[in-house]
Amino acid sequence: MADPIFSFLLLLPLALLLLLYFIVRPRPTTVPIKNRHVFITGGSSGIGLALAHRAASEGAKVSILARSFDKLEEAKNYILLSTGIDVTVFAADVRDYEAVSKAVEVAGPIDVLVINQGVFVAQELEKQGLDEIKFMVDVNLMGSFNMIKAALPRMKDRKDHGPGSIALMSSQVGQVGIYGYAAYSASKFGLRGLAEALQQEVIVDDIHVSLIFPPATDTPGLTKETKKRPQLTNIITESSSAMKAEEVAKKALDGIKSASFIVPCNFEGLLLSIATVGLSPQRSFMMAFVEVVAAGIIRIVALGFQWNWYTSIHKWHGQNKSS
Ligand SMILES: NC(=O)C1=CN([C@@H]2O[C@H](COP(=O)(O)OP(=O)(O)OC[C@H]3O[C@@H](n4cnc5c(N)ncnc54)[C@H](OP(=O)(O)O)[C@@H]3O)[C@@H](O)[C@H]2O)C=CC1
Ligand SMILES: CCCCCCCCCCCCCCCC(=O)[C@@H](N)CO
Repeated sequence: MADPIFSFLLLLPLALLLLLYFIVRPRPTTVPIKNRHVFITGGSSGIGLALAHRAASEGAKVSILARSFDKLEEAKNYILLSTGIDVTVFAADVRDYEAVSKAVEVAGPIDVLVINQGVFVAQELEKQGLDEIKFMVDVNLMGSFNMIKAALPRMKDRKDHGPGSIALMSSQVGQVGIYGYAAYSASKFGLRGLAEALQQEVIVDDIHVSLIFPPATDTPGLTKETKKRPQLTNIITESSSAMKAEEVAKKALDGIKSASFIVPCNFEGLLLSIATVGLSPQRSFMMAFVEVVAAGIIRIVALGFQWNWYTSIHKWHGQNKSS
């Protein structure tokens, strides 16, 4: 019965699992939330607001930062009414380094920094003005640098305070470029390079970086964006339905607490994350196993998506010859 081929086929995955168990880095860890200071940018609306609400409900001390003081007050009252917990608000623009430095100084040492602010306007690059392109890169990418530069020194100084986290809100279009998102996508892909490099720099400070990749999510920001979108952006993205901000917030917070580097938010997002994993760190040997085993087949699925998208583009241009 000891068929050598059978034993080999059984031993191969076991040997792979064992190998991955020993080599995955950084090592798995957890980031507690309860009684800790969670600072969320863009925390007055949409995903950021849902995150603030959830973190407060889980016993964190929460600070939120955004530009509009009125929206911050509204968010503060909403969280107070529904949880009885008071969050601290900071009115500042992430593009203004002096302003965010001051806010971070007043807020006190941060345990979990969630950089979630973001702006998005979908448009063909040829039609999008440089002002709009710069706006997205400045808020989404440069704003994230400003926040990290302002908060990191004090985060590193927190002695004996346990593991910290820096989480960045990317997007599925920070994993794959999609028609209409040249500028936005570039700003979100930029976060990935930032995150991969930063994780190597702060691992010895017990700070753990998470990159969150939500699909389209029902938020005030999305409602505004969908009013003005290229038709092809709609056609290409219509197959994936929008998640609720609360669902994304739960996935994001779970990802942060488990110190996951890549944090997908739904099943399609999981496939996309495996397809685009590249050289990102992976703490879970089980997920590493899935990545290795699924790589080939998921590439075929990805090529199927591209086939579908390019077919739609050519078909649309065929029907709209004048444009
Ligand atoms: N909704 C979606 O479909 C998806 C969103 N995302 C990302 O998730 C994040 C949140 O998006 P969402 O909840 O939809 O956005 P919303 O537009 O609903 O909220 C954006 C938040 O960011 C704040 N903000 C915007 N610009 C600045 C700035 N310059 N300085 C400080 N705060 C700022 C806003 O407040 P104020 O205007 O007062 O400054 C608000 O609190 C973004 O990074 C977005 O790119 C990713 C994938 C999908
Ligand atoms: C194996 C391969 C699986 C591939 C699945 C690909 C699905 C891609 C759909 C992309 C949808 C874009 C949502 C984010 C938009 C966003 O960030 C908002 N801010 C703007 O709407």
